[in-house]
Amino acid sequence: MDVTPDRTASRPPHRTQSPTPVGETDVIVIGGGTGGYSTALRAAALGLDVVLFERDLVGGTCLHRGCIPSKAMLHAAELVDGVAEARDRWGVKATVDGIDWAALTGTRDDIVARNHRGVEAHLARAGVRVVRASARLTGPRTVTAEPAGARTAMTRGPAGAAEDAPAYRARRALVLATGSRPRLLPGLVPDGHRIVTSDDALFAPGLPESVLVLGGGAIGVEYASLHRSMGARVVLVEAADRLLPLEDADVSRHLARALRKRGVEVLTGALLTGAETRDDGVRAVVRTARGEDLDLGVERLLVAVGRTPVTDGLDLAAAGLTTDGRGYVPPADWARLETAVPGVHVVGDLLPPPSPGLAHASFAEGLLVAELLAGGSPRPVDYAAVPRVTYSSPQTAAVGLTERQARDRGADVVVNSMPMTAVAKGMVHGQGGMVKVVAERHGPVLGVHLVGPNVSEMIAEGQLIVGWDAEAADVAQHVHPHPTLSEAVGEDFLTLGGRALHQV
Ligand SMILES: Cc1cc2nc3c(=O)[nH]c(=O)nc-3n(C[C@H](O)[C@H](O)[C@H](O)COP(=O)(O)OP(=O)(O)OC[C@H]3O[C@@H](n4cnc5c(N)ncnc54)[C@H](O)[C@@H]3O)c2cc1C
Ligand SMILES: NC(=O)c1ccc[n+]([C@@H]2O[C@H](COP(=O)([O-])OP(=O)(O)OC[C@H]3O[C@@H](n4cnc5c(N)ncnc54)[C@H](O)[C@@H]3O)[C@@H](O)[C@H]2O)c1
Repeated sequence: MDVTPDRTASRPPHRTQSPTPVGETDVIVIGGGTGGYSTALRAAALGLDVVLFERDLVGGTCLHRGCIPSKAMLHAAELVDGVAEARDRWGVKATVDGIDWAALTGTRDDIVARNHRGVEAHLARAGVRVVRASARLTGPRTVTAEPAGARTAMTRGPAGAAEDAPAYRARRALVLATGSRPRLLPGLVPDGHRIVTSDDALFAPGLPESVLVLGGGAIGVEYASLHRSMGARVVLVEAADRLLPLEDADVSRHLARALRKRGVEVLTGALLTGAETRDDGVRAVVRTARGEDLDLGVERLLVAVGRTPVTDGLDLAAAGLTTDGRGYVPPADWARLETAVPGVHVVGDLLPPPSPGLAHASFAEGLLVAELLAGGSPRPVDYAAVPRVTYSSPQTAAVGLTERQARDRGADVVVNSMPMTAVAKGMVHGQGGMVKVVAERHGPVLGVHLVGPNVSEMIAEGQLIVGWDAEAADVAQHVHPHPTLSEAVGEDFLTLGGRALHQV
């Protein structure tokens, strides 16, 4: 095997063992999604030699099937909605003549491809050795490339040459970052055409004229919103009694109202009791919260009922590891994201809650683990201050505790909410929305909850407020620019700080 030379002089030479050649490295990372590649990049930047196994494409779910393609298309959806607003509110004589699907998906795919090339180039520049194969554990620090069915190659970035199937031993640590895949329900088998998941919903040749979206979490809400903007009839079915059941109840209420106003049929507390695929679509039966059975004919059924961790083919047992009852690999030490097997760390969607299954959390986890492995003392990830955003129309964005969670913890809670339209810029946008702040009386702000246009960009302020344990009166000292939507946040804090301006 032609092994790429090591970068550090102190590194022992590669050894060859019969029958499998074994290379030595400081850190092995399995999985090149946002969790894995961020670990690899930071560890390499800190001088560690890193081997990264990826069996598909670096960038993982977020770049190729998740955050980026979906947000690209949601941006296009916003433009479509903007045409309607221009016509209906502003007298602009505009209409949507149609969607050039090839152009739309071409722009999306170009954004994904450019990002992908960027990640490849970063890894190459950092000197991370990428093994393009499925990894299987052979011990707590040893990994082999699975030859069967895998396109096995080892490169230093996009221009690297193919190599033999390698095996590696990590001197310092093994990092598991194998991510997640869509959770499936018994009897609802995706065929990529009539019954789909987020893996294929946006990659079919066009969007359907009607869709039943099963699951009102982030994916369900975003995809329902997207399909509706593009003109589809959308039925959104959520088993819990509200959309985004993990968010503040006021966020769910505002969101459901706004989606209904846009023509989405929102059914909460509802269950899919039957689904039959036909030539022209899917015949679905939904039992509503009132116990009625709705017989629905739709072109497509999109299953968005959560995600499940990926560990297949890894052979965790070989490293002395097991999954929890839900398939996650839990850390024994959350501050170090280290399992009960010393030197084996986990990042990203493979972690159970409170890790939230979000790309930006996986970046933070990757940085943390890399810095620990390089001998640093990074602060643990503050999961309570990780923002959560839904890029639907309207958007939702939140950080910290919901009102219910704050009260359940026995805090002496004060709450103030105000509509986004209480400020002039909110009226300009004309999309409604709200700001809600949950704080401890005479104590820190516990949660900030936003619904409305652009709130994905506005939550950064809330994350500093919650992350830094700021008090409402302190925040109220800070002047917000006028006229902006962020003024609604400023005004909410003015009220909570006892200095209400327009909210009297
Ligand atoms: C539709 C959708 C939209 C989303 N939107 C957002 C969003 O807007 N914002 C946000 O923060 N999050 C979003 N997410 C969540 C985000 O995508 C995930 O939290 C993130 O991708 C998790 O990263 P990861 O590195 O843990 O796993 P993944 O990205 O899943 O990467 C794991 C990688 O490991 C590889 N792998 C697995 N097993 C092996 C093996 N044995 N050997 C070698 N390689 C292996 C896989 O091929 C994969 O590339 C979205 C998810 C979806 C599905
Ligand atoms: N904007 C973002 O940050 C973003 C966008 C998309 C996905 N993600 C992440 O991806 C992951 C997966 O998202 P998701 O929306 O699939 O999962 P989720 O767990 O957030 O939501 C799934 C929803 O489906 C509902 N559900 C479960 N079983 C059901 C059934 N049989 N019938 C009807 N409803 C049912 C649940 O009550 C829940 O509300 C999450 O971690 C999410 O945070 C994030």
